[in-house]
Formats: sequence, structure tokens, C-alpha cells
Amino acid sequence: MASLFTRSLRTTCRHRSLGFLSSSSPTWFNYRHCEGKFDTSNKHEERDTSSFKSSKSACYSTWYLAAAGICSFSSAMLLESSCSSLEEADKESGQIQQNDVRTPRVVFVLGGPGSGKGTQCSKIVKNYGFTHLSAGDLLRAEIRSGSQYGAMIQNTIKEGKIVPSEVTVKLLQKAMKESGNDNFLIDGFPRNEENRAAFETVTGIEPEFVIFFDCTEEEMERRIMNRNQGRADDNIDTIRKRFKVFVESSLPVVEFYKERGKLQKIDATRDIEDIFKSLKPLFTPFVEEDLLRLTKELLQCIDVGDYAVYKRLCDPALTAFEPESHGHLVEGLAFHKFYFDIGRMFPALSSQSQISSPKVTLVGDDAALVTYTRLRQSTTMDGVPSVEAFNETRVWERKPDSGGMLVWKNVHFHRSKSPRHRPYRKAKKGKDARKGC
Ligand SMILES: Nc1ncnc2c1ncn2[C@@H]1O[C@H](COP(=O)(O)OP(=O)(O)O)[C@@H](O)[C@H]1O
Ligand SMILES: Nc1ccn([C@H]2C[C@H](O)[C@@H](COP(=O)(O)OP(=O)(O)O)O2)c(=O)n1
Repeated sequence: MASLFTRSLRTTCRHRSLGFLSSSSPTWFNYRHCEGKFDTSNKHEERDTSSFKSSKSACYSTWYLAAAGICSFSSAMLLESSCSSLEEADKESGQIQQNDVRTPRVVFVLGGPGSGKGTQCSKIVKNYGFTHLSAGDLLRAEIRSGSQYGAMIQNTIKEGKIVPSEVTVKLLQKAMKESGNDNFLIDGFPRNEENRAAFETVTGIEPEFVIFFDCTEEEMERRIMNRNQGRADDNIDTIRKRFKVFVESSLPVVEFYKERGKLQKIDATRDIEDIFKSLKPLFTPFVEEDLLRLTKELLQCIDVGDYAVYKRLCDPALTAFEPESHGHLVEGLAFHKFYFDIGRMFPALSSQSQISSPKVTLVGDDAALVTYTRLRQSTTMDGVPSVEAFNETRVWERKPDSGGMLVWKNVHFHRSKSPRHRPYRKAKKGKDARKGC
């Protein structure tokens, strides 16, 4: 963190070169994510974004956007006004925008009625930060809302049949927009070929994989009869009809994904914890990806001097060993904030970092080590380019945020010293020359 002293963080110079990354860029980012009210008519932003992409630094720019989460799917969706009913959603169909940097992750969860889809989904949500969208719950909520589709949905469900895809896809689309997330567990969908094709056509999204809870009818029937949620369709007549519809309409969808190598079949007759254990490895790669993305975002906010993002990503009790602490363990954020603060005094300097040879090691469910070499390019006060290479280890821990959601926080880091390399400067004799690599 302390090399911020020389690299001086975010610079006016970069603000200018990256156009829309003005001094208010963090606000821009937060605005989209927290309030979702960004004005799409903002010409300044549109113009600057396009020139940014076409610039020489497009590579870095794209990386920056991804790292900062600026172009996430949820942001794109939040750009659109949220609609309060399905009727309003009608007017907006097909408007989920997939931005180019980060596509949403969608996992479909299939299985017969009572196979335990909802039960496992709530465990996945708690552990992996997905938004759970149950097609059945959305349809039941639509009935309760008194919408024009209510009676039709109610009758269809009572008959154990499948509601037309047009309605279900719109409800899903609306819920996705409103979630502010870009990781979705979609439960009880697609239930037939029509559902599958409609979702893909309207959203353009393909699932990462599809979980299929394989359970016997006897066991499913037993579970539903004990479910006690007062559902109109949880009676023996409707249950039998639902089983029939499942075999005829939903199993072909399961087969479709099996042929495409996307199916994860789970023996759902076991007990709840056993089933969850076999689901965990499916989500581990997402956790690793997210940790790497968070680490990049952290380095990026250091480079650009965005303390607000740094504070969001780090635990207030962050500990660190870094060359600047001279072998002492630094505790808390004040030591690091100092460098962000003085960064503002050196607006002519700029820097950017890249991660090389990253390795993510999960330690149980709630802790992880991310190790890598960080290559940091910067310019000195006299405009000379320089490259440093640090070996860094960051310890991340998953902790509840103020709203009780589990989020990853950087709780400790360790950074090595770096030999300084100045590619455009003749090596001096003596001490400096030995430092260069
Ligand atoms: N593995 C399991 N073993 C026993 N009961 C279960 C299991 N999974 C879920 N249940 C119970 O069975 C009922 C149906 O589960 P649910 O998650 O609602 O199924 P689905 O969403 O597939 O219809 C619930 O009452 C739930 O508590
Ligand atoms: N994609 C979907 C999902 C559910 N439905 C309707 C028809 C289903 O029988 C009911 C209940 O579905 P839900 O997934 O909540 O419950 P079960 O898995 O059947 O226990 O909703 C639908 O029409 N289309």
C-alpha cells in the first residue's frame, strides 16, 4: 500500500486521459450500483466511454471497467427504470442489456416438485451470494398482486400445468433487473422447451450449468405432503398431475442440457446437508473468480486513488506487513489512507497494476488466500516510466455486512520489496544500478 507514496495513486492526468473517469468516477460507480438512477441520456458519459474504448489503452480500460465492476450486468440492468408490475414489464420486454465486460451468471435448478430445489437454493444464496429466483414464487406473487394475468396463472397452476413462457420470462426478467445482482439461481425454470427457448431468445443468456435434483416420486410426494405451506397445488390430485407434466415436459429439458454437457445431476434422495456438500464444488470456481476480480478491483482502486472503494473492500481491522512498515505489523486503515490523501497532492503521477501468476487457495468456506506478483507501471515526478514487481499475499475473509449479507473483505496482506526498473533511463553506476532489474 505504501508505495502509493511514490506512485501517487489516481491522477488528474489519468482522469483526463480516461475521460469519464473524472474525479467523480467513484460516485458514478456507486450511483449505478446503489441507486440505479443513472441518467442514460448523459452524453458526456456516452461519448467518453466510446472514445475510451477506442483508445490505445483499450485493453487496460476494459480491465479497469471489469475490475471496478463499472460495466457489470447489474449496472446495465439498473440503467433501465424498474417497473412495478408485469403490465409495465410488458412495455420493456427484451431490454435486459448485457454489457460486454461481465455477463451475468445464471444457474438453472431443475427437479420434480418437492425434490428440494428451494431448500438447497436458500443454502446456495447464503453461501455464494446468488440471487434466488423461483419461477413458482414469482407466479404466486403475481397472482397475489391482482394483476390481469392472476386468474390465468392460478388456474394453470391448479391444473398442474405450465404457465405460458411469455408471462414467466417477463417476471424473471423484471426480478433480475430489480435484484442489483448479476449471479442468479433460477429455480423451477425452464420447465419445458418453450420456457427454455423463450428465455434464451429474450435475454440472450445461457446458463453456466444446470443442476438437476434427481428424486423418486414416492419421496417427492412424501415431502410435499409434509410441506405445509398452504399451497393450493400441494394436494394429492394436483401433485400427480405435476409429476406427469414433469416427466413429459421437464425431463426433455434436462436431457437437452445433458447432451450439451451442462447438466449436474444430484442424488436428491439424501439428507439436506449431504446434498449441499455435493453442490459446493460446483460453486467453488465462481468463488475463485470473484476473489481474483475483487483483488484486481482493489489494486485498481489503489492505482487510481479511490479510497471509498478501498474502504469497501478492506476490513477496518486490516493488518499488513509491507516494506514501508519496516517489519512492523500495521493495523487498521489509517496507515494506508495516508497514502491516498497525499496522492491528491501529486496529480501529475499515474500508475497501473497487473497481476501475474495468481493463485487462489480457499481455506474452508469463509477464508481464502490470493497470491500473485503485482507488476506496477508508474511515472516518477520527472516523468520517467518505472516498473515494480511485488509479491503479494492477500487474505480474504467472508463476513456479514451491515445488512447481514456475507461479503468478502481483505483482512490481511503481505507485500515484498520490489527492485525498481526504469526502462527508458540509462543505468547509473553504483547503488541505483544494482537496484534495477
Ligand atoms: N433432502 C431432503 N430431505 C428431506 N426433506 C427435504 C429435503 N429437501 C427438502 N425437504 C423438504 O421437502 C419439502 C419440499 O422441499 P422444497 O425445497 O420446497 O422442494 P421444491 O422447491 O423442489 O418443490 C420441504 O418441506 C422441505 O423442507
Ligand atoms: N417455469 C415454471 C415454474 C412453475 N410454474 C407453475 C407450475 C408449477 O406446478 C407451479 C409451482 O412450481 P414451483 O416450482 O413453485 O413448485 P414445485 O417445484 O412444483 O413444487 O408453478 C410454471 O408454470 N412455470
